[in-house]
Amino acid sequence: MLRVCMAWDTYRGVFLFSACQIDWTQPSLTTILTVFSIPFAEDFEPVLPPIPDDALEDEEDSVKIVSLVKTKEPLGATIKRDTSTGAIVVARIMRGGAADKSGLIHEGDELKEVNGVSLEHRKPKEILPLLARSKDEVRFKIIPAYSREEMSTTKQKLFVRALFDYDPNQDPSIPCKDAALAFKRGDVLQIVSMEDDTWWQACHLEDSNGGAGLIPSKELHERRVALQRPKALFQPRRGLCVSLPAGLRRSFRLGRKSSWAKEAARFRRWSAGVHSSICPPTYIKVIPYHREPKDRHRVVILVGPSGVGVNELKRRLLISDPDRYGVTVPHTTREKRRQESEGVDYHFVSVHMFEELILSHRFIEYGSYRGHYYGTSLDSVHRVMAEGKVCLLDAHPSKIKRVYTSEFKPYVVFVKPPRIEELRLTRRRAKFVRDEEDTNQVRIFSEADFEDMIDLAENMERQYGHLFDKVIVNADIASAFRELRSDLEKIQEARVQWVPTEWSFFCQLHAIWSRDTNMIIIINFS
Ligand SMILES: Nc1ncnc2c1ncn2[C@@H]1O[C@H](COP(=O)(O)OP(=O)(O)OP(=O)(O)O)[C@@H](O)[C@H]1O
Repeated sequence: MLRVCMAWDTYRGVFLFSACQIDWTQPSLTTILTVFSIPFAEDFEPVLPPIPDDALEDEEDSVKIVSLVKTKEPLGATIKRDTSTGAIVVARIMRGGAADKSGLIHEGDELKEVNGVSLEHRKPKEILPLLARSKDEVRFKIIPAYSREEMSTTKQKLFVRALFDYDPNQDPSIPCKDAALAFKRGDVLQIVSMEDDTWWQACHLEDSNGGAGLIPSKELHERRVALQRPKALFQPRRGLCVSLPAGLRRSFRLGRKSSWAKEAARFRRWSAGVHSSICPPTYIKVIPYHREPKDRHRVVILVGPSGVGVNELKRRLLISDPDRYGVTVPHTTREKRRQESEGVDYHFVSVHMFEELILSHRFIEYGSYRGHYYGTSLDSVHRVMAEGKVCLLDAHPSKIKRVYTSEFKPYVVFVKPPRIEELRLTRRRAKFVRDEEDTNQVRIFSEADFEDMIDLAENMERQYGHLFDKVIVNADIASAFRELRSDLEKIQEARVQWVPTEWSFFCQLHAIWSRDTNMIIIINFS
């Protein structure tokens, strides 16, 4: 059988025809290839001019002549001088720009001539006037670096959520400010090129058809963060080391403030600074989640250093819309007090039952205080969700992993203290009512509390920042609350939300061994 294949040779600007003889009778296919080329005569944009006679002589067969029609659109390429060879090479092709759309110029290509002018011994800045002088078209003589196949393998759709703010105007090492892309923490970006280890190319989600811009690669940002590693990590902390597990939140009741809770919070400060791994937040891979009206609300987890205002914000949310928001009822092994009700203030259970729940991994977090257990169970979260409410949880970030699943799809809000001057100002003049039990009780902060709060917030953000969907700075409480409420309303109403790639399997298969039937039952739920 004779087959004829046609392929476009970008290096020469010609079509290649190959005749292929296949012998089907052999167990292994043998092919005989004959290749011949025909110059392609029809008009295309960009125009491919005839190959000059001398071109192939001096540069062997690797030279390429590319002619681009000049428009108002910038070329979308940057050049640099290769320090070892002195050659002028294409440093970067901006995705979506004229050079990229032409498909004829690639990163690493060596530029030999522009409009017939040799670039030998020229500096990059001397080349710009040559480009500016050309009228209708710019003609490049190029020695290509990559084959087409190599380039196409890297073109995949990848979305990330940025976990830091980036302003190119504040970045002295950006190769070209005009070609950079500014972004804010929380923005979803489409990464269009990761070919360069230092500078990736990306575009904003709403602008994915436009041109791309340069952003620092994950590696570059991590290196930068490592270089400014804060002193706080190496400083011994004040604080009490009590026998409570890391992650135990100060109280399992809304707004409760007791001495055991304060000790637990202090312990968290210590543990968070010592035990957790360092992983500076850069980008997190995300996928779109199309929320259906029947879907349960995402759990909202508020995290922050002790005293920052997590409970105050939670309390305000509950009061503002009790039909929309709900909180979990914790378990405890202590005696019920006169004014307390079962299932409202706590689930009062025996030590035996509590330990059963621990063994069956039913707690998000638990701990003991003055000989009594306290804990927040997964079932209590399910109960709030089943009521059709947004479940508000507060937990230490180290405990988020337990609910960081497609089942709960948590939206994590980090409540951050403002600068210390503002912290002093706002906290000292505040007079907040806690709850019925603590009527008119105002928490008095010392200077050391403020410093601890800021240190702990920095550590939390550094270690767990990759889990945070939103950061709210709690300076003025009214503004912080307004921002939080409007953000939560937005995410609960949005049809498309961006969630971590690790939740991509919304349908999970759970295998349970049934003792009665001696069978494995597969349950599929989303
Ligand atoms: N922005 C603010 N301005 C002034 N006071 C505030 C502000 N935010 C919170 N507070 C007050 O600070 C105190 C601590 O707040 P809250 O109890 O909410 O902190 P928390 O983060 O829950 O800490 P903990 O876990 O230790 O209870 C409360 O008296 C609260 O009213």
